[in-house]
Amino acid sequence: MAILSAARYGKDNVRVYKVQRDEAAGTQSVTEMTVCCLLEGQIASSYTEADNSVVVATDSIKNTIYIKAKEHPVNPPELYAGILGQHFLDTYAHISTAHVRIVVHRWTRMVVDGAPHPHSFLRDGEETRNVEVRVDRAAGIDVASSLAHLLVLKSTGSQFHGFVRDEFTTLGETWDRILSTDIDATWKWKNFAGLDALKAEAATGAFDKAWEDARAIALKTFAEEDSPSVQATMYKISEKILDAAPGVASVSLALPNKHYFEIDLSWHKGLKNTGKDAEVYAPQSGPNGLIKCEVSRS
Ligand SMILES: O=c1[nH]c(=O)c2[nH]c(=O)[nH]c2[nH]1
Repeated sequence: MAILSAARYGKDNVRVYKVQRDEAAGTQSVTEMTVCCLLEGQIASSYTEADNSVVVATDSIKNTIYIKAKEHPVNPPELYAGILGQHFLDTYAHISTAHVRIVVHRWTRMVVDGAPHPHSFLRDGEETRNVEVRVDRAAGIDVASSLAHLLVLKSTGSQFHGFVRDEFTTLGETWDRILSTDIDATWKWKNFAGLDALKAEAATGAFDKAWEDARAIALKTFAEEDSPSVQATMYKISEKILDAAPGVASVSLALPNKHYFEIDLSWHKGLKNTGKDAEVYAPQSGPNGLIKCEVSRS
């Protein structure tokens, strides 16, 4: 005997672009995002009995993503995701939960001859701003905001020593190393009772501020701290993000340690390229350390 123990479905990779025209100022602003929207509810019979009467077609879910983007602001993405998710609960009595994930891609306004250009933008990196929103009839709205793919490197100001040394250890201790990582930071908001509570939070500007603060804190702490380890630095970053955002319940970070290995070139005319003389390094694609943490309010 088999049972359907979990099911959700919807549309993934829906690419959406929206322009906002400020006629008075003569400027335009753009948002490009990739949306995934999955539904849960009384849909079991569509799997077990081929009963399509409970299926809102994924094509209609895609259409709804476009229509809600036209009817409502798409910024902040937390609000748009909440509005979209709530729509499915309000419209279909048998749908109990909507999961909306949005990845916002960077289009940064160009500066031309020292002035912000009114309608031209550039993709300045693969960093994204993301949200994962769960809208549920019983449990209200849960929001996890994040930033990802923020690639950083510092050429000094990082150490790693005092770690376990045993018969498995070859890594030397270092008081000066390169540190590079791809910052992936998530901040989970305290639960919202419903869409009105989410709208009220959005109206304070808290979602945009938390994203700006998280990004600035991560960069400043990474740059300024003489890092004893990835673990210690990421805890500091998480603590500071939590302090900056009162509506946030917990912060998680996932940091790959992107290694740069010294190269011994002494075999060539006695070239000195290790320790204090190291200048040419070999960046590694893998294996890499992967260090994660979640920091919550005590
Ligand atoms: O900051 C670090 N943390 C580790 O746990 C670790 N392990 C390792 O080999 N290098 C590093 N660096």
